[in-house]
This record gives sequence, C-alpha cells and structure tokens, in this order.
Amino acid sequence: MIPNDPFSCDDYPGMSDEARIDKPEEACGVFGILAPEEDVAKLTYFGLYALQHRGQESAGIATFEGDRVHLHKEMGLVSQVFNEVILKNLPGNLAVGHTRYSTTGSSRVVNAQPAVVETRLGSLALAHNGNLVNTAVLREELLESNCNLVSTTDSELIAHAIAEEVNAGYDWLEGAIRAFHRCRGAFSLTIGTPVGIMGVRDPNGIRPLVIGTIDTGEDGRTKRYVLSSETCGLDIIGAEYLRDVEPGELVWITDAGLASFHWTQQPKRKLCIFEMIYFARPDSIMEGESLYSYRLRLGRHLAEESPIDADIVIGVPDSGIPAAIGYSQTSGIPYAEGLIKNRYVGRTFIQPTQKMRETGIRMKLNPLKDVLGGKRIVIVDDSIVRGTTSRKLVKALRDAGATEVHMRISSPPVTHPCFYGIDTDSQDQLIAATKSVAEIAKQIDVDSLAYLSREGMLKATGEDPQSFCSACFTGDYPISVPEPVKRSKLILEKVASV
Ligand SMILES: O=P(O)(O)OC[C@H]1O[C@H](OP(=O)(O)OP(=O)(O)O)[C@H](O)[C@@H]1O
Ligand SMILES: NC(=O)CC[C@H](N)C(=O)O
Ligand SMILES: [Mg+2]
Repeated sequence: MIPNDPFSCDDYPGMSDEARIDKPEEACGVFGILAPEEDVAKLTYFGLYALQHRGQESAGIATFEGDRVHLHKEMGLVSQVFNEVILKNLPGNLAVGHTRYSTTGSSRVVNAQPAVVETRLGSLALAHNGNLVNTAVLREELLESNCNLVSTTDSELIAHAIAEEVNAGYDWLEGAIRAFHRCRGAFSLTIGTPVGIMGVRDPNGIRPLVIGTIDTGEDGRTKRYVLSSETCGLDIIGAEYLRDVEPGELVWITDAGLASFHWTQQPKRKLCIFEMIYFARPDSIMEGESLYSYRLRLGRHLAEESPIDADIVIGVPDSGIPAAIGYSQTSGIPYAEGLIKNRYVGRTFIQPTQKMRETGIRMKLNPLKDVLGGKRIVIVDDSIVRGTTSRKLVKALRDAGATEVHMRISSPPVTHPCFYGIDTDSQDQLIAATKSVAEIAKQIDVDSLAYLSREGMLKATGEDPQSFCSACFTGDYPISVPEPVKRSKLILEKVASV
C-alpha cells in the first residue's frame, strides 16, 4: 500500500529504526553528460565514483541511444553495481547517473534512480538530489490522473509530473517547467531525454549542481557539456568547471550546445551550509574556492572564538581534518595525527550487533597511543549530530592515555532536522535539541566543549549570510514545510537553549 502521508509508514522516510542507527548524513549525487563521440556510460561511472560520498545505498545510469533508453540500477556502491560488461551494455549519446541516499521512499532497488518514465515524446530518465516537501499532495494529484507509480520516492513524482505535462501537448522544456512549478522543496536534477539533457535547480538552489565542459573526439576539438553535483565529478573525467547552475535555472544541453532558461520569477539563493561544512568533498569548489580552504577558515575562526591551552590538536577523519589544521595554525598548538582511519570503511556503516555498535568506532578509527599518551588534546570535528561518534571517540582517546580532552566543533549545534534532502534523524535524536552545551560536554565526557558560532560559520563563507540555508542550526526553514511533514521529525515542543 502506498500511504498518503509521506512519513507515515515503514516505507517513509527510508529505513527501519534499527537500520537507521549510525546511518550518516548524506545527500544524493547526480551526473549528466552529452557526448556522442565518447563512451558516456563509462564517463558517468567515473563521475558517480567521485560522487560516491553523497550516497551509498544504490547507484544507477541511464543512457539514451536515440529513442532507446538503457538502464542499469542496483543497490550498493558504484563499484559494486557496475562492471565492464554492464557498462558496455549501456551504449548511447548521452547519460544521466545517480548515487542514492534515501530521504523519501525506502532503501530498496525499486526506489533506486534514475527514474525512467515514458511520454509521447519518448522516455525521460531523471536523477534527483534533494527532497520535496509537497510529496503527499503531488502523489495524490498524480494518482488521481491514473499515473502508474512504481516507487515510493518523491523523485519519481517529478518525472511523472513532467510526463503528464508533455503528454498534455507541451514540449520537453515547457512540460518540464510546468512540472517544476508543481514541486515544492529542494531539487537539483539531471534529466535525460532522447534529444538532450536538462540540468535544473529549485528556486533556492538548496543542493549544488555544476556545469563543466569537456573536449571530446579523436582530435579533442568538440566541446561538450557535463553536469555534476560537485566539481570533483568533473575533475575525475578531465572536464573543466564552467559555472554553477543557478537557483531557479534550467540548462538544456543538446547537440546545438547549452541554452539557459530562468524558469521562476523568484529565485532566492539558499545553498545548504552543511554541504560546505561536511557533505561535499573538500576538493570540490564552491563559492570560488575549495571547501578545504573554507573548512580551514572555520577552524581558524574556531580557534579565535574558543582558545584552550593544550599540547596537540587532532582532527576526526575525514571531514574534521581541515578545520583541525586551521585550529592548529591559529592557536599555534602543533597538529598531529591521533586517529587512523581504516580506509576501507565508508561513511555508511551499519553495525549488525549492539556490541559492535558500542565499539564500532574502532572499526573506523583507531587511536595512536604513542601520539596521544600523556597529552592534553584538542580534538576538532565538523559537527555533532546524535553524539554517538564523539562519545565513543572521547572514551577511545582517554583509553589511549590522553590526560585532557577538549572538543571543538567547526559548526554550531545541530538542533533541527532537515527536510530538504538530508535524512537527519527526528529532532529527539539530535543531542543539541534537548541538551545545553554543558550537558553535552558532560554526556560525551570532555573536559571542555565549544562550537563555532553561527556568525563565525557564515562570515567564513565571505558571502551574504542570507544566501545560505542554515535551518539545521536555527529551525528557520526557507521553504515552508507542511504541518504533517513537520510533525514527522520536528517532534519537540521546546529546544534547549545553547
Ligand atoms: O554525532 P554523530 O551522529 O555521531 O555524527 C557526527 C559525525 O558524523 C560525521 O562523520 P562521518 O563518520 O559520517 O563521516 P566522515 O568520515 O566523512 O567524517 C561527522 O563528520 C561527525 O564526525
Ligand atoms: N538524498 C537525496 O537527495 C534523496 C533524493 C530523493 N528524495 C530520494 O529519496 O531518492
Ligand atoms: Mg566525521
């Protein structure tokens, strides 16, 4: 049965409680390329490989060979889902690809993307990063018009909405734009059709999407366009970053080149600040610089705001490292590697037994006793969400002989869930929603704890603070969230003052 309330049954918002334990916060990765002179499936495979950190549940590629669409999608990592033979069976002029981290619809193969839907003009294949907040209403509308839904994702609804408009007589562009006006929430999309690829961002541009160019053909003289969630997806295939798709923009990539359409009158940029703090890769470029540089600056601001006397600064691999280096640079406290990460453990890590969950951190991070022993340590991480990582880490550092453990976090306390494409737990699971900084410090057993201020985090961007969504730190949601959806995650009456 498909429920009307998008968050009312097991299939929404994604997984059973058991499976959600230790599920990291991620967003999906999307990719698209039109290059008839190249093996587009293979280039998409590499693009997705670079975007693997954005979603590790399933992966898929759809290619278009004229009117024919070829699709392969499966549960698992990109390297597990594809091999040479499978890629060979995906011929075509253009391709779109997806790595999924479920937010609406369970983690099952039926919900893997791209979503392929038939129209009077041929198939369309849609890859979505983000999350709609009007899923229930849109689903209801589409079911009323006898739309044949096969999955429980919000993404399939966008594909069907486009198909419905196209089947009503509109062309690809008009049909898609009419459909986007029916969608509320976050959507960065790559959409393949028999004649070209669309790259689209919602009016707030909550999730990223960039355009690159690649020289193709034997003589390397044919310029083609590539779309990717992050610039690291361009680098891996040798494409050059051209620019971002703008909030409320649709780019239409065909044999004739790239055409741009601003499909909404009211674009208002609200890029997810958590993309910059944690999700996106540090080698990806946002706001004109690598996120490594931004995160380094976060660490410097943190050291200015919350200094402490200590012997060494260490970072929590992977995403806490740049801020730890920044903290060390400004504080003058030497930086050291105190935690070694098992490089074969990804972000998605679901421990099968309670005992393993408790000790699970050791599978991923092992402390270096001879570096930490007898030392006063500043440990820097990018965020505390549920608090499980930090609690286990602090114990591991003390077991390794640290005499003092001071934790510094390069973002403010996460007090509110995200409805725009990150499956943060419901609010009661967010440690900072119910506890003050002092209480958190006690719970995770640190000698001191300090978070970066919201001002510090926004100032470090060097951009207009208004152009970011920081709802997870404030509860100030830039796209209003309908009550039933809100109630599914925002379940506390009062949030701790921190
Ligand atoms: O408070 P918690 O709920 O435990 O979550 C917070 C941790 O999760 C993230 O790291 P993660 O291990 O997912 O990925 P990373 O290796 O990229 O840092 C984040 O960087 C924090 O370390
Ligand atoms: N994290 C995402 O961007 C998820 C995309 C989409 N909402 C899904 O669940 O498949
Ligand atoms: Mg981490």
